[in-house]
Amino acid sequence: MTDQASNIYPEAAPAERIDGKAFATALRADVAEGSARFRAQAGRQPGLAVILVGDDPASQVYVKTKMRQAADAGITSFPHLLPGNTNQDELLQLIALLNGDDQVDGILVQLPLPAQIEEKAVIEAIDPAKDVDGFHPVNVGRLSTGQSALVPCTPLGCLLLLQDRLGDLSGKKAVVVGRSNIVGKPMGQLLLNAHCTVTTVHSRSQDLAAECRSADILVVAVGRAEMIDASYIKPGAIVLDVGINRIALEDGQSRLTGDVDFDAVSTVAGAVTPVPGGIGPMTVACLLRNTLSAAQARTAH
Ligand SMILES: Nc1nc2c(c(=O)[nH]1)N[C@@H](CN(C=O)c1ccc(C(=O)N[C@@H](CCC(=O)O)C(=O)O)cc1)CN2
Repeated sequence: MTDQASNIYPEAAPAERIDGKAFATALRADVAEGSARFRAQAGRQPGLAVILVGDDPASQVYVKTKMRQAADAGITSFPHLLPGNTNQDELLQLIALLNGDDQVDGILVQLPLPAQIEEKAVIEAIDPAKDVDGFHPVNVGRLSTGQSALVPCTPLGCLLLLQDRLGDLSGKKAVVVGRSNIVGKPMGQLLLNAHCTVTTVHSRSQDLAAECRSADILVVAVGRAEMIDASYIKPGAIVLDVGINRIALEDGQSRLTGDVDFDAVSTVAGAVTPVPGGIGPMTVACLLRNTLSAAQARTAH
């Protein structure tokens, strides 16, 4: 961050910190109520199969959190913790079994997968009705044609936070920074479906800062620590930071930070999500929400 960037609107009030953690806690409580109603009707809890291949430390933490919060929300987890040398056929066989298991409403395969397994083949093997990550091409297609779909959890969490603050998003200018299949593309689609005017920018876009400065809503998912400073922000904009970057400190410790320079951006924006405590907790809460939705949809048929 440059001095110029941090002082471009010196008189502005600091931005509100959007508490994604608190919102996620409330959302999980809603899911727990829905799960209790589902259990009363279906005679069983919603079920979530959780597959982790290998021992990536961050993935282990995320999977543990998902299973703990699932239990708290009245969702039964079926863990499948597989060794790092699992091959693709073994994983596909497991998914075929889970597709046919009536106790399983949702199948989550934690990403990234080890190099010997092709992510696309795995995602496409999941029954779209159990695809609680919303990554299967059937769900991607349904989202992009405005049909009901299981929607990727991180962008869904962003949308819920935006609708909570703004209500109707119609006509808002939204800029999404990043074009990944997991966040950037579905985020753009969700905002378009909510009647925003949407621009997606990425590493080859020209004058990224100027594009971002046109945004009432800025969603950043680029994976570059604190790349977005105050010079990218329209005064009063709502900024959602999807990045999770671990930065090594001189004392050998590390700290988590987002793709947004929170302090600098807070001098210009109207509201900003922090990292940690912003979008990350919403991702897990939305996974549970999707699992309940999948369970309800499967029993309705
Ligand atoms: N199958 C999937 N794999 C991955 C997804 C996904 O949505 N589906 N997203 C990410 C990882 N992820 C969930 O899986 C995830 C990332 C971060 C958080 C979170 O709550 N982060 C905390 C900070 C955690 C920390 O201290 O390290 C926060 O932001 O407050 C939750 C879930 C990739 N893989």
